[in-house]
Amino acid sequence: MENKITSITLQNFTTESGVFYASLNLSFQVFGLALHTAPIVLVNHALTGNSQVVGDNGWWNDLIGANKTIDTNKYTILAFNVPGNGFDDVIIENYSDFTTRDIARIFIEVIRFLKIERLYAIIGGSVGGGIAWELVALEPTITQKLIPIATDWKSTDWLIANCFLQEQILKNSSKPIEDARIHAMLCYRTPESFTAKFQRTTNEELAIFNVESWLSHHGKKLQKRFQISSYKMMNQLLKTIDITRNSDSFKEITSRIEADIHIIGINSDLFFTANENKATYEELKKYKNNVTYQEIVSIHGHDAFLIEYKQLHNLLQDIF
Ligand SMILES: CC(=O)SCCNC(=O)CCNC(=O)[C@H](O)C(C)(C)COP(=O)(O)OP(=O)(O)OC[C@H]1O[C@@H](n2cnc3c(N)ncnc32)[C@H](O)[C@@H]1OP(=O)(O)O
Repeated sequence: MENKITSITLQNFTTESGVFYASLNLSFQVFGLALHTAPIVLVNHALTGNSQVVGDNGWWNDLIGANKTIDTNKYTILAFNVPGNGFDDVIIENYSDFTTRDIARIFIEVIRFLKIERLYAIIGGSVGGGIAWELVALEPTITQKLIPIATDWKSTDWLIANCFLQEQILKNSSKPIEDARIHAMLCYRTPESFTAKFQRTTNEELAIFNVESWLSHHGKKLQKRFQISSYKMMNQLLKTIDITRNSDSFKEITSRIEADIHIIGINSDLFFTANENKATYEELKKYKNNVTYQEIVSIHGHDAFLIEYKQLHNLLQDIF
C-alpha cells in the first residue's frame, strides 16, 4: 500500500463566486493496486477527515483494506484532501470564496490530469458525499457508481442553520474548535444514542456528567489535531451543497447522470434526514431505473456511517 501524499498545482482557478486563484494545490493518496491497473474507487472524506482513508490513523479502516468490504487487493483507492483541510500545506484563508461545487471542479481537473477516463465508484459520507453528488452533476459520465452516504444533493435549511451556528462559534468563542466540536457532536448523534451510552452516569473524579466529560474529550481531541481555518472551510462546504445552484433543474441535471446511484441514508440522521433521502430517491425513480435507496438503522444518528460497519458491509458488498 502506498502512503505517499502527492501534490498537484492547478493554475488559474476561478471559483464559482468569481474569485481568481493563480495557483491552487491539491494533494491525494493512492492505496491498494496501482493507478491504471484496477478499477478506481474515489473516496471523499468528511468534515474533519483527510486522504488517509486506510493505514495508520486511517478513518475508514473498518471498511477499506485487504479483504475488507472495499478490497484493496481488488481496487485502486484514490483519496483527495479537500484544499484547506489542514492535512497538507494548503491553507485557505477566505473560506467564503468556495462552495462544494468548486471542490468538485478541482477534483475533476486532477482526475483528468491523472488521465483517469472513468472511475468505478465515488463513495463518501456527509460533506464527502455532497462533493460526490456535485462531481457527477458536473461530469455525468465520470463514474459507474455513485454511493452517497449520510448526505444528499443539497444542504437543508436545518443543516445550514447549524453550520451558521458553527461559524458563529468558530468566529466568536475563546475556545473555538473545542466549543464548535461540542455543538457539532450533538448534531452528529441523537438523544437516544446519549441515553444508551451514558444513562445519566457521572464522572466521580471530575464531578460532572459523563456526557459532559465525553463532549469535552471530543472537543479537546479535535482542538489538538485540527486548525481553525480548516474547520471554517469545511463548514462552509457543508452548508453549500446544492447541485442545482445557478444551474439546471434537479431533473435535468440528474437525468444526465449515467452512474448507478446507490443512496444510503440513516434512519436517525438529524443532518441529512432519511425522509430527505427517500424524497430524493422517489423523485429519481420517476425517470431513472438505476437508483437504489438503502438505510442504516441505528440510534447513533449522522455518525452511524462511522460506527455501523456491519450494516455498511451488508449494504455495500454487492457493489464491491
Ligand atoms: C459533518 C461531516 O462531514 S461528518 C461528521 C462526522 N463525525 C465526526 O467527525 C464525529 C466524530 N466522532 C468520533 O470521532 C467518534 O468517536 C466515532 C464516530 C469515530 C466513533 O464513535 P464511538 O465508537 O461511539 O466512540 P466515542 O465517540 O465514544 O469515542 C471514544 C472516545 O471517547 C472517550 N470517552 C468515552 N466515554 C467518555 C467519557 N465519559 N468521558 C470522556 N471520554 C470518554 C473514549 O476514551 C475514546 O477516546 P479516544 O477516541 O481518545 O480513544
